[in-house]
Amino acid sequence: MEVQLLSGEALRRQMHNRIQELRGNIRVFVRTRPFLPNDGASTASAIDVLPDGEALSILDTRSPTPYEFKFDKVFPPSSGQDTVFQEVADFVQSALDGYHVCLFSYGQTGSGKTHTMQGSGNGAMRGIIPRAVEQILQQAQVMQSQKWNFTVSASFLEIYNEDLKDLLVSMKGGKETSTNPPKLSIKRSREGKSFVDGLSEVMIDTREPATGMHQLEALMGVAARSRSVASTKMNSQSSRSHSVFMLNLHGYNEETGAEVSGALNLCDLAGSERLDRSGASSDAKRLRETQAINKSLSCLGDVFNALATGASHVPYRNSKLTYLLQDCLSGDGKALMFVNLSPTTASSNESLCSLRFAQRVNQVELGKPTKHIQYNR
Ligand SMILES: Nc1ncnc2c1ncn2[C@@H]1O[C@H](COP(=O)(O)OP(=O)(O)OP(=O)(O)O)[C@@H](O)[C@H]1O
Repeated sequence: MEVQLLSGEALRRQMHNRIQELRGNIRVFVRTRPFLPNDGASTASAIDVLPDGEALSILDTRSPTPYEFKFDKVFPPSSGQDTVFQEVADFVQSALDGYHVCLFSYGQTGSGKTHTMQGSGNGAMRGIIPRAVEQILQQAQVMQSQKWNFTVSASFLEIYNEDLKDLLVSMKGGKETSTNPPKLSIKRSREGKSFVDGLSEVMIDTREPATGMHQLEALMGVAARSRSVASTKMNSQSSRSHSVFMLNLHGYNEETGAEVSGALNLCDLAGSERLDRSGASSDAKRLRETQAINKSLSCLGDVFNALATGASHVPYRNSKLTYLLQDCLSGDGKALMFVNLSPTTASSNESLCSLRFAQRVNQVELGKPTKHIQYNR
């Protein structure tokens, strides 16, 4: 029965990943947030999600007819955090199966990127990060009965003005201290993988999911305190940096000797709005921040363009963000992009820019992803 169980599990993994490959390894999901009290008096939405849940139309003040876009999935404002997570759960599962997976949220300030990625509280408003960690810990526990032992470690970093900052540096040695973060650099390992030299890795307990989730909560609190936030006209808690939450997973099967190593990167990108709208052009510090954000987002666009056109050179090294995510974007991994939109007509021009960016991403075909599994016996 144990042999049957093991081969059944192997078949499940195979089928699961075949389905993922057929769907394409870069997927684009769009999420429109509901109206918020400070959106102004008008609640007429510029965005209409079409009934099939895969297309939307958007009205822009500069055009008499709406523009239509089609993506892998479009979530209307009524979609809750659980509905969104159900659609990405398969992707998260791939990391346990030994793939390098990356999810990122793209969109203007205040469009719901952090809400989608992190969410808030301990209940229904939790976003993808806590739900993904919970799924991984629960699954790792289930797989113990099939002789799999998993180790899971978390890192959390921020890219601000093209500098990397370790958000968990104060947890080194198990306790939170007020250490000044050293500057970090991205290196390539001998196996050709990107890694951040000197980045803190916090081990997550995989034997008991509840303990692991407490550890996650603690480290998210530490990271939140370290994040540099500044205010803009559009969002007083706006994050002017990209944040990348990284989980590294390593599994060893006592019975078969197989080893898997996967990674899950969850990136909350900085706001994509242009200079004039963020009010940043009058302030030198903010101007520099916005230029750095725009440069790295346009480098991300260049990477997708190069991938979409099958260019022989893909400019991963032009920004820290793309260099860091190279393994997930290079055909070796799987990527999913969330485009977050605000429903207001005042934002429709920014929304249109985000959708055009996403449309280019949707045209990218990554090659067949590589599963990092090794059989030792
Ligand atoms: N789907 C949603 N349902 C309910 N509230 C939402 C939703 N999406 C976003 N919000 C709320 O909208 C506000 C702005 O969202 P959020 O902070 O996630 O934006 P953001 O895109 O991350 O902005 P920034 O670029 O400044 O980080 C928050 O108060 C958030 O709780």
